[in-house]
Amino acid sequence: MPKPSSKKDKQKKAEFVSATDKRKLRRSDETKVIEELGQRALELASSGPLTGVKLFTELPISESTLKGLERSHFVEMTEIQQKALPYALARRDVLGAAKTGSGKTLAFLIPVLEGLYRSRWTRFDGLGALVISPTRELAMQIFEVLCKIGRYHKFSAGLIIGGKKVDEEKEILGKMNILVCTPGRLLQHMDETAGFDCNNLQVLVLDEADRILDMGFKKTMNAIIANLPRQRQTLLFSATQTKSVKDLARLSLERPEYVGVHEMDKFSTPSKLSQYYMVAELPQKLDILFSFMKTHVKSKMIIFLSSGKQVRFVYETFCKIQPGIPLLHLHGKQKQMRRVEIFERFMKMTKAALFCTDIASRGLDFPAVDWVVQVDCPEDCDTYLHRVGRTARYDAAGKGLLLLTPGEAPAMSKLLAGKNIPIKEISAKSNKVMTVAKQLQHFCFQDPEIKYLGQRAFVTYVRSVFLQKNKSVFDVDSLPLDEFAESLGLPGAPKIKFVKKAAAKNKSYEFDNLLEPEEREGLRLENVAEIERENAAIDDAEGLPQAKTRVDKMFARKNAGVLTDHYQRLVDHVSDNDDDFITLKRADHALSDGSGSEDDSSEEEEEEEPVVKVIAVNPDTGLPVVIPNIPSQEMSKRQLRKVKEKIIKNTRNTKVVFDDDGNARSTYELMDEESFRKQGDVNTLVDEFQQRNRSIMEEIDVGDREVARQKRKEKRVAKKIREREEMDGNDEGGSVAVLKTSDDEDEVMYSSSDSDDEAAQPVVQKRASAYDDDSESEDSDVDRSHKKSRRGRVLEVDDSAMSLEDQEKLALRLLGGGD
Ligand SMILES: Nc1ncnc2c1ncn2[C@@H]1O[C@H](COP(=O)(O)OP(=O)(O)OP(=O)(O)O)[C@@H](O)[C@H]1O
Repeated sequence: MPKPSSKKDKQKKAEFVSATDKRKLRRSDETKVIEELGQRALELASSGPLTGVKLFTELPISESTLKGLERSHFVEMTEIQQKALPYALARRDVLGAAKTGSGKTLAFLIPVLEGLYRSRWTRFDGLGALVISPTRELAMQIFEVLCKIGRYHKFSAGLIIGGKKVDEEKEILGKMNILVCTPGRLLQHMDETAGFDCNNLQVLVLDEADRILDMGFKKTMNAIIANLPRQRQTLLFSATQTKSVKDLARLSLERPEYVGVHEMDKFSTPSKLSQYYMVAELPQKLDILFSFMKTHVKSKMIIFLSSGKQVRFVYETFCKIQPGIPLLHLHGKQKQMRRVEIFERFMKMTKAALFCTDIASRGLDFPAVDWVVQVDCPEDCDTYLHRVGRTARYDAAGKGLLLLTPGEAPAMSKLLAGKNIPIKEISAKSNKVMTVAKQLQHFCFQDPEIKYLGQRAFVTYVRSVFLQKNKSVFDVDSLPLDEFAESLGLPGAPKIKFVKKAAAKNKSYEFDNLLEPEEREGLRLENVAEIERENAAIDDAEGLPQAKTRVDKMFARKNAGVLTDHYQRLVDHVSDNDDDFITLKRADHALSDGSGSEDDSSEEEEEEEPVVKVIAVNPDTGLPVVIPNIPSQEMSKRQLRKVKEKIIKNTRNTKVVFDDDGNARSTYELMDEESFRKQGDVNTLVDEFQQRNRSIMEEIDVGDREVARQKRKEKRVAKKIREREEMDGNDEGGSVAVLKTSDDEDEVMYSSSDSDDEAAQPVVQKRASAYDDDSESEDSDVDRSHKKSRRGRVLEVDDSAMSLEDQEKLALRLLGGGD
């Protein structure tokens, strides 16, 4: 029987009931509030864009969001917020465009929070909103704002960007309601993380939408979108919004609302932004930059250059010259931790100069930037707008300076004027311009790393100009290359014949305009690949001494070793992951070692050379040992004999039999069927036998692969030694063998007496010291010979490729018997 409840129990029960009622009541209140908010948002959206409403409190948003906004001191709405929020809060798809620094971030973050709030999203509902940004820094910044204004909500939010441990992210991913991410890492998780489910997604936001939807992210974005439910709200924001129907169709937007707030404005840049451009010859740009910095030491400025290598070169050298202002640099090749550190440091600084690539051009909200200096011309007006938009944000003032070469100025200024960008021409006072070329020359001489960096900066700049689409602005042929190289402190302009070659190739693409943008991009990428190969060729040529004067000789001598080291690095790290433009995906060039022993065939091809297989028997296991593949071409009969002798010497006499295929096997006693069956189940025995043999073969295979790897390594080392010897030889005024390609018409340059018949014969000539005064033409000849070999022509002369002794040593080492 149940015990009669005591007075105390009754009281407790009553309290419990009233608490439940209260909760119910609260819940129904909340339901009412949520419904009301939704209703008001719809009404607001249907009555069109707001004009009179100025404060966030006048919006139909939750108390939690309001409190978050208040705590972050956001009280009045900006224009884009006033106009976009009613639609976004009514869960409509929105395409928002407004000037840089006009507050677009809140225009999409508030609807994200409110959308989930109104759906009563809990942590059990999984991922409700995705915010995608093109760069890690921007994603970090958005995440920070989200945390600030969303602090009174109970949603979980995560930041998923590259450069962090994937496994750690995987663990927390399934628990997140809101994710701020970059496209690459998001897709990686979609592919790899089992518990990552986007099927419930309510809101998708693309910040800097035009960038995220452009060619660079196209494949990734298509794959991401394929993983998202079609039923969702999509918000796209950018200062330069995409209107491409194709792009938008990819996102399957539903009757999107286009909110462009500053389109009717006279100018497309913030009103408090003063913009100037200065025409400067390419070789004077660094002088002007340095002088500008010297005269603005109390400012905070961002300086844009067109490649990471330029950023590094200018940063490294200016740190030495010291313009009198703290210097920082930011580019895509830096480690994530470093990037974050620099980003945060620059945020806090009041006087500093940040050298950067376009990685920092979009969305970043550094406080109180006084100047944005664009040393290299932006690729188009949109890029200009985003870069210059790093200053004059919200209601602050700022200034922009753009340096244009005389070739770029007329067309670029016209383009900017056409986009309603008010920009004035100014000129530098000639008596205030200081020259830095001498100091740079000194640094290049002192430090080969700086020289190397300078060379790479030179090449990447020229290449970036060459790759620009707008040829009315960018004309690579008009660049004063020698003077430019000199202004960087380099002893001479690195060879850039690839430009002409690729340009010639490009001629066949004159039907360019008939192509779809995608196809055109494909062709452009092809050219990039071609140029990358050519760039590898430049490194190759850079490795050769090109001395003309006494100073040049010193340069070359001092830096020779380093360049060779660098070359080795290129060969060793063929997939060095640089900026897209700069990446040397594969160093498939071969720096001629003077012996001509190598053509530029890839390593895979080398493995397919005809081989001599030597079979021996391992005395311990009684099993055949496959001696590593030994290229027959490299072995004389005498060497082969030696190898065989060594094998025989190392092999104890063991009786072997040969199977049907002629392979040696250890002998074994044949068993009769009965005793065989006694050993166990036949099938199991067969399986075990097969398994045993499989693992033996696998073991052998591993050994073979290791030996092949060793062989490749040996080859590289041998080549490097020869190359160094060649260089040393040059240093001492020695001579170097120059090889001739069999089908090279230019070869006449080497040997004027060559007849056609002779041209088919191997010819070895001696080249005088690279430092002789008349060595110039011969240097270029050497370059040519390298180029030819890179084009896949077969070098016929090989008798100095490797001495007999070298080859023997190598073979013995391959067999594990050499020292
Ligand atoms: N309502 C507001 N009241 C006060 N400050 C605001 C408001 N909205 C945004 N801001 C401030 O304005 C600055 C620029 O905002 P935000 O970064 O969102 O601009 P944006 O339009 O996204 O710029 P970009 O086009 O460069 O990405 C930020 O510092 C932000 O804190």
